[in-house]
Amino acid sequence: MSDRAGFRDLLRLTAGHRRVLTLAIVLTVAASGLGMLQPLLVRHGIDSVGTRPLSWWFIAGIAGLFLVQAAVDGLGLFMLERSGERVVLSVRKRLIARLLRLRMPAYEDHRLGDLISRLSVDTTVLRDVVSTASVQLVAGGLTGLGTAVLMLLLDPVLFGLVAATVSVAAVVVAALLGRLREAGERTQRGVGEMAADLERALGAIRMVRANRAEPREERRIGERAESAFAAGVQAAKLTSVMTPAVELAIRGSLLLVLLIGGARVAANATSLGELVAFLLYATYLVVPLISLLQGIGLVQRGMGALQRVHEASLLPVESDTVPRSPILPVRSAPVLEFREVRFSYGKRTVLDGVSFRVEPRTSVALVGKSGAGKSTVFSLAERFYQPFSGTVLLNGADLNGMSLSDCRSRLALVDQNVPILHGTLRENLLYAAPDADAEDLARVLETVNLAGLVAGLPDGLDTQVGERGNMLSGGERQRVAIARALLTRPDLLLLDEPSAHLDQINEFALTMALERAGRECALLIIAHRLATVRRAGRILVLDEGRIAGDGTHDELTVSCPLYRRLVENQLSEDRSTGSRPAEAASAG
Ligand SMILES: Nc1ncnc2c1ncn2[C@@H]1O[C@H](COP(=O)(O)OP(=O)(O)OP(=O)(O)O)[C@@H](O)[C@H]1O
Repeated sequence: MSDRAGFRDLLRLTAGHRRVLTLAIVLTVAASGLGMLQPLLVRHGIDSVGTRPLSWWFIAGIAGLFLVQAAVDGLGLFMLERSGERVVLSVRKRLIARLLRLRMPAYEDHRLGDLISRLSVDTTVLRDVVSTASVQLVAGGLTGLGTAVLMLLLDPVLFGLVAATVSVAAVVVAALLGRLREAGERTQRGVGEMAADLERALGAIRMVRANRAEPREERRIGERAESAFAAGVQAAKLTSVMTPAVELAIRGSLLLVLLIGGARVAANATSLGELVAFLLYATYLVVPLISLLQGIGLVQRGMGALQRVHEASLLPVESDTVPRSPILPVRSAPVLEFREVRFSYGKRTVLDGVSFRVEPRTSVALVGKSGAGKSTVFSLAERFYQPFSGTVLLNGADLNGMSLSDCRSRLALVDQNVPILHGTLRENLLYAAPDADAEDLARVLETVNLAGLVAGLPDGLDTQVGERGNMLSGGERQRVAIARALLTRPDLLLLDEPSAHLDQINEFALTMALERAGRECALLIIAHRLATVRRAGRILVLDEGRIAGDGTHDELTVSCPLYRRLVENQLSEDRSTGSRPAEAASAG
């Protein structure tokens, strides 16, 4: 992105806030203008002191001017800060809406921590650009220009001296700006990578601890912090060359002004008051010029940050062009049907013509080797991905003809990774159906056999479950997730059964929960335990991208060699771990 395009994009950010922003800048500039009046008044005071004494009115006038300047300045700054926050708020809201609706592959291609850092860190830089750089540039520019004009009017010769020295510094600054922008971009990228690595480690903190990997993670994340630090130091080096260059130029010119101006006063070419006023203006010039410089530096950083925010806001989102008109279920149609569905992740074919049906209120188990594509079947039913060819139908209607919201409201998904959110048990249960009443809550808790557990908790449903639900056992988390799913009264519950062996109590509770859930809706279960497979009315065996077997346990044991192998393999594994084979076996 060129500097000009980057600057245009920064300006575009302020659309909708320009009136307030302009007023805020006007107030800040007016405050600087009032400040500039002060040397003129001082000159008047000094020059007139020989003829008559200073009046109280005069002193009160100067004091009043100070107060008004402070008030105007304060108001302007507040409005600027607020505008900066407003701009950032709208950028953040747009980005939040976008990040929650990206297409699934976008989450796989980008690191979550980096996306979060774009939303938090980069937008904060944008706020600084709006609230600080804008006034630094405008007020610095105008005040600098005004001061320069007054200096020129007061004494063109002395002004020429100051202008020549400052121009040398300006050349140094211009030469360093491009590198400052690059360093700014590297800092932002480094912070994003650090956040992504920290998210990776904290998201799997138990695994990190169990593998005693804290020092390794510390080193790895520390390295990211160091590269952000190195880029930050590089930016600091550039700034620390630029700022003193300007300061030096102005202070050097002050010395020259004193020397040459003093000689001109002695030769009666100018008055002492005029020299003092000129000197005051020359010292005042430091502030706007440094402001300008800082503003330019911040804009350079802002362009880097905006680039990152832009990249995130251009990521593809799920398109939901179909109107939200509910499609009436076709009576007697299967609740879910796959017709010759083909799907691949990139070049890798996972489903190669899969066809099956799940009839209403039936329980179907989906089994297959690891990597056979069982979870992919769920992802296509939920429309996380689009099939390459073939059709997925829900209640007899093509998924592509339904709105995403309509389609997902009829399904409930309980993933193997059971996402339980930080918050209370109640918040987790009501997540999909916020309006569900106490009776509904009691019903689903009873269904998943959690009513006893909740009754025993000191805070009942208002108990905090911890980050990712870590205050609950694995089996309890699974049942909370099933309860949450049932609260929406779905037509079909998609459940990825936990492959880890549950203890007997939890296993029994889960089996009961599934049996009761089966009375409310159809179930399609990726089954990992033989007990679940046997209880399902029908079993689908997925292999090599196709349905290799479809029938009951007894039928498949006879007709499907792969099913027999799957069952036998799992049974032998269970014997080696010493658990009860008939109940705890997994076919997945
Ligand atoms: N997002 C993805 N991008 C690329 N490949 C993927 C992705 N998700 C899954 N795969 C691959 O697709 C194949 C099917 O994966 P899937 O998760 O559907 O299998 P599964 O039968 O559910 O496996 P398991 O029983 O081990 O959970 C696997 O080989 C997997 O490596």
